[in-house]
Amino acid sequence: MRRDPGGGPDGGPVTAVERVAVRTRDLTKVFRGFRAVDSVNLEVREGNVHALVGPNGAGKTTLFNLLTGFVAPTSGTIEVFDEDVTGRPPEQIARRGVARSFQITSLFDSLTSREHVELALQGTGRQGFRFWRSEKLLGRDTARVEELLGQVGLMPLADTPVGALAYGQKRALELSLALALDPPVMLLDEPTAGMGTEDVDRTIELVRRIAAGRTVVLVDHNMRVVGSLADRVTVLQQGRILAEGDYDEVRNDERVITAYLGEAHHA
Ligand SMILES: Nc1ncnc2c1ncn2[C@@H]1O[C@H](COP(=O)(O)OP(=O)(O)OP(=O)(O)O)[C@@H](O)[C@H]1O
Repeated sequence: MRRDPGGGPDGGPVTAVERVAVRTRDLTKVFRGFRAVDSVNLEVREGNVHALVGPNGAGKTTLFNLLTGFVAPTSGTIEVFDEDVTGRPPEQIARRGVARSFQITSLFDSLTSREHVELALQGTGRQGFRFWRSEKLLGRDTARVEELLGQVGLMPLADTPVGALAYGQKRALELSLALALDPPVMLLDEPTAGMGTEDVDRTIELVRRIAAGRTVVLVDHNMRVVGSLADRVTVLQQGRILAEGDYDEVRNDERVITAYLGEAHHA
């Protein structure tokens, strides 16, 4: 578990400085009588990579949608850094520092990776959409765009239309777009879904770099990914928390083995 390396306000040792980045209390979502997320009390500690795992239909995506405001809860609350954001729309939650990786379906085939990242940076509002920006500012943008593309290994393909990129490269671009927002809390929904071994390895490294200095909530079916990255794992089953702990604790939990891991190890 990572701890804040800084000292206390009086220069003395820090005692249990572990902020909670995201907390839910009795969070519940009912779809036409079906409890997709059922009384979930989740605590994601700042600086952790916190994985959500569970069999298909366990409620992971619904929980993500609740945390980002894309779905309103039926009951319960959501806090981001102790501020109640329950029922707030996605853009307000994003402003509180929670961002979600973009989906491939929202990429434009005819635009290049560079253009995507430029647009994402403009969307952060830091630069605005001013067209009279000075050469100096534009130069700074270029450096930031190239830094972001470099982080995900896409610089050699910066000026290639996205339609010509391989699947793994498109997923890497999604990550760089989310990184452009520089969010304190990043939600990654199956970043390795559909990838071959080599791309999975590269993505693990990438997520590790993304996680440095921020909180990551990760959904992934691949237990190797979860085992490599997660400080803490929450196992969901039928909308409820079945088990929680570090990867080894959860992996050795009989209920989890029965409910999930036996099925998922081949993934
Ligand atoms: N909009 C909706 N309307 C009705 N039922 C829904 C809706 N969204 C999700 N569900 C149901 O809620 C349950 C949980 O779905 P969810 O997608 O959150 O699970 P998951 O753990 O993400 O599954 P997977 O691993 O397959 O992505 C499923 O039974 C699903 O059919």
